[in-house]
Amino acid sequence: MCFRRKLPNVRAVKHISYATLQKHPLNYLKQRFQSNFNRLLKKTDAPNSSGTKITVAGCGQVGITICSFLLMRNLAKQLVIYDVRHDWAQAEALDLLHGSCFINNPTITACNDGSKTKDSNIVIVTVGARPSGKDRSRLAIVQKTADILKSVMPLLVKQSPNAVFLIISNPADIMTWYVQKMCKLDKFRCFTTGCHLDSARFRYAIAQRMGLPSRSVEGYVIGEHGASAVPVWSTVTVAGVPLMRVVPDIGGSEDKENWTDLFNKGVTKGAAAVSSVKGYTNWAVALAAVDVVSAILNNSGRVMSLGTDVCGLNCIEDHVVLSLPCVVKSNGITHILQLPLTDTEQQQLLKSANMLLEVQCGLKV
Ligand SMILES: NC(=O)C1=CN([C@@H]2O[C@H](COP(=O)(O)OP(=O)(O)OC[C@H]3O[C@@H](n4cnc5c(N)ncnc54)[C@H](O)[C@@H]3O)[C@@H](O)[C@H]2O)C=CC1
Ligand SMILES: CC(=O)C(=O)O
Repeated sequence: MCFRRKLPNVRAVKHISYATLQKHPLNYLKQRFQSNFNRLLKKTDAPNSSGTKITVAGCGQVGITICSFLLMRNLAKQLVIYDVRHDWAQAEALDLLHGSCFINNPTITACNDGSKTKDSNIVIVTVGARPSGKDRSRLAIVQKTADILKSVMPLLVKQSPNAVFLIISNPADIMTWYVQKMCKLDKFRCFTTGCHLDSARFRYAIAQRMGLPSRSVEGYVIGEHGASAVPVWSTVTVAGVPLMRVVPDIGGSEDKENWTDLFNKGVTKGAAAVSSVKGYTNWAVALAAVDVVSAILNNSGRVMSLGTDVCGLNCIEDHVVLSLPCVVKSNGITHILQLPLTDTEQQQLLKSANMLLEVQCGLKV
């Protein structure tokens, strides 16, 4: 093999004897490469821009799906996975890192003590219990998730006091109220994806009935992310045409096409249709969460149905968290829209608020 003979200037290389080189030509290449590389990489005084740092707390099904979408959409330059199961979080981080060459060279780390989450721009919270049982009620796990958040949130807030906090853990509205209160976080930078997901399911259900893609349908669901969510039929447009012009009594008692049934099956029972088989839902919520992150990072001003404290809006007089259309920019929510609701919609919203208030009052904090 003529490999050794091809080596240039062999004797000029210090630190390596000719004998060693003859034995290990790869050592030569390594030394040579490193010195050339160091010569090429001259450190400059330019500030080192580390890019957006996002912490995902909880690396169960929802958390890890969010991580993968964040990376695929190139939204996080630094991603920290926080979970009480340290080995698991580390293994998930390593699995993602193994695919680094297919994404944009992010830094991905894992921890179980919050240290690595320091100075995150956005913290996405998915730690908690899952709804189970026949009705898969989100409200049934309220105390369990609150107890977990009590041990986790102060630490995360202390590490990243200026972050935007996006709460996913269920029941998401009450957990957001609890975190806002416990950690004294501003309602504009601590909120939940809330009915952004319900609105997506709503658009999908309507689009399916019409034989159109979801993106041809606009419309909001407001109120609780759960059983008392309110479809705002007056906001629904299909290809720009208000659905109410075509079906004037849509969602009402005279609605012969039974759109309320479509809402119940597709939205309020939408999650259960998936989780009664899989045991959980993960894809749609992760897409919704990452859509919110993208709206924040792009300072987009997009309007999304997100959950935050709505005291003083739409006749709600108590501090409850529920979803209304919100304008999203880089610091979080900048405006909350008061929708002109029909009497039925307004009553349904107040019912949703009262129900959440009742559960909030029963929470042992
Ligand atoms: N808001 C929404 O639209 C949706 C909310 N969810 C909720 O998201 C949450 C997560 O769901 P999954 O990922 O399916 O659950 P999961 O059980 O797969 O994951 C939960 C993770 O939290 C971690 N965890 C538990 N206690 C912890 C602690 N003290 N400190 C740090 N980590 C801890 C667990 O180790 C686990 O990795 C649930 O509350 C679920 O109901 C799920 C789907 C939609
Ligand atoms: C579990 C849940 O909250 C959802 O998929 O909507």
